[in-house]
Amino acid sequence: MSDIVVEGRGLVRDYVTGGSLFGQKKAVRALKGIDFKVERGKTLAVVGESGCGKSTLARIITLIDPATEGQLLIEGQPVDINHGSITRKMRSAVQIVFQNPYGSLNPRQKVGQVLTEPLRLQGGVPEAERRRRAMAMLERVGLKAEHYNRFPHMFSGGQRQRIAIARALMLNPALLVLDEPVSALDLSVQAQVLNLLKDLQDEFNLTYVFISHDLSVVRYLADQVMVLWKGEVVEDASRDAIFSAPQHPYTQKLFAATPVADVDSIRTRVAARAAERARLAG
Ligand SMILES: Nc1ncnc2c1ncn2[C@@H]1O[C@H](COP(=O)(O)OP(=O)(O)OP(=O)(O)O)[C@@H](O)[C@H]1O
Repeated sequence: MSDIVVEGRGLVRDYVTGGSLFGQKKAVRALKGIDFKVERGKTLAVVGESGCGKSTLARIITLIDPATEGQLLIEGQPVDINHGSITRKMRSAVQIVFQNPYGSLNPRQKVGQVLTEPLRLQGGVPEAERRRRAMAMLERVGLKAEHYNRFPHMFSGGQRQRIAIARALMLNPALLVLDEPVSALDLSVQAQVLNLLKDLQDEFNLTYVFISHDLSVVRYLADQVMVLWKGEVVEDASRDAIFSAPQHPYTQKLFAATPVADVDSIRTRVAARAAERARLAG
């Protein structure tokens, strides 16, 4: 039996704008009935041009915003954000990593506080244990336990994104929504963070919804690719099928317009990094 971690059934999202003293109210339908499913341990990439609805979908999946219509299921449980049916367990099951590692970390909080905060808010974990888990997580994402007492500004972009990933993992989520997680980073750093995401996925059997406009990164990470166009799914297929033979004219156009030469360079960097790790491990 397949084990579906997140499922959308007919998700619609309207934004109502205007409506000031003389302004007319206007509704924008950002999502027009989206269906998708992601199995445990797999990665669904969501691609499409700016404005197609990717961030709107990310906000619905991470329980930040409600869908106007349709149903979201997390680990088989229907979620209704408007009617308070969201349990603490559901909230901790889904975490998000944003594009901008500079903006997503509070500059006034030390890394230790950033990481222990979710556990503190959840309750039930003594302070010493929170600290121990945060230090272990820092090491797991390639940082050091002594970084616990430093502030975010003391880290590079790649290191900050590692901190954001560590924070997202503190509550043992089943699902991570990765909203352009490497697009603000230098190419060589991108490869390292992508490697980390792959390793963590294998280790914790994580499910990813990966929002990206970068097809070379999508090709490296995704199992399944969903193409959005003006709030609709125009294609949803396995990574290999979509890259070898995109079916929908929009997908063909999108893929043709995007240089995928970078795929090989990312692969080369990733392979070099894996060889380096193996060498260091003896
Ligand atoms: N808060 C909002 N109020 C009104 N309209 C919005 C709001 N957020 C998004 N929209 C509109 O909904 C549509 C989808 O936007 P969304 O941000 O989800 O797209 P996107 O694919 O993530 O784009 P980008 O890649 O530029 O972030 C767009 O037409 C956008 O203008």
